Amino acid sequence: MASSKKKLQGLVAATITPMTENGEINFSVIGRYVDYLVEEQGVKNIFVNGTTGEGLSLSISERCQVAKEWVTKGRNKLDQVVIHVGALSLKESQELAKHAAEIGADGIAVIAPFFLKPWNKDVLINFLKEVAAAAPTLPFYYYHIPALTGVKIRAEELLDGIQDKIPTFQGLKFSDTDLLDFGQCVDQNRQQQFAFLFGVDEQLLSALVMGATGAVGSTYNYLGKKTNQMLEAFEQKDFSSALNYQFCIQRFINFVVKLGFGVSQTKAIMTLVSGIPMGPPRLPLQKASREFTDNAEAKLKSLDFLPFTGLEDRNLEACS
Ligand SMILES: CC(=O)N[C@@H]([C@@H](O)[C@H](O)[C@H](O)CO)[C@@H](O)CC(=O)C(=O)O
Repeated sequence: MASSKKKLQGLVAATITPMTENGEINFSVIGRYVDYLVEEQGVKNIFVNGTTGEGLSLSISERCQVAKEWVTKGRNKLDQVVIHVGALSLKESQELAKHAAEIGADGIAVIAPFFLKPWNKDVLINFLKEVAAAAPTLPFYYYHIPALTGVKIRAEELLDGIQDKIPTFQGLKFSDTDLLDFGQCVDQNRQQQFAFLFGVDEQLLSALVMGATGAVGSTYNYLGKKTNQMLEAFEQKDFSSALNYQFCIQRFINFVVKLGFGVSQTKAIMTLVSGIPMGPPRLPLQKASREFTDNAEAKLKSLDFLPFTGLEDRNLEACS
């Protein structure tokens, strides 16, 4: 059985994997990165080797080393470290799950295999069950991200009776905009104490209304503080302030989405905001352009997400 750890809730940063200019993993900045998340962003949970972390572009050995480094540097600083162990090969996924347990991670998450795909719920459950069984002491999360995996099995369907098949099942990371599916996951599992972690940062407030217990996302690396203010306002039932915070976050995300936004751009923004070099992404991704970085920087300043340096930057649309 999974250990009776505290439920995963609040913000979870989907960590970036820092790299050097020649494409190797830059382990040397991970300690600083942990401190930045905790001290500057108020984020104490992380999700390692996921989409943002380019987990599927790393070798198995690299994934193990990255996971170990985060667990080691996060000890006594972070609340929970969840490792994404999804892979196309069941054997590799099991190896990663086992490794996560050995290094003392707090949970594992798995996406649906996306090349030879499970064609129905039972097949997907069978795959997840075999991975979960490789780490029987760790809480298990299903990572639903249909736009990237192409596996469109509804999460609501998957969750029906899941704990009978996967006793360590502890929650769902839902990276999709289908709030009907998300709402039904919450509604139909009220007794289960699952963690319902939403993964579309620009829509988090809607998901909170729908019953999300937390959120995993890329923007919590650098907008964690602002998003925590939204969570607090929501908690206090100050919905007008919560909406202001969400709109403010949306203004930034909307701006970068129009320029073209993904993992490469997340790396560039995090470098700008934190001052910690995240480096380029690994192929097939391309480094964010200079033009993107300049535009993102100006927008961050105008919203007061970055201190402004000159009068020309003076913020006109800052969110309080
Ligand atoms: C497709 C994608 O990368 N989605 C992000 C979001 O945080 C996303 O960057 C954000 O909502 C902005 O669109 C996360 O759901 C991904 C994530 O949690 C991960 O890195 O595993």
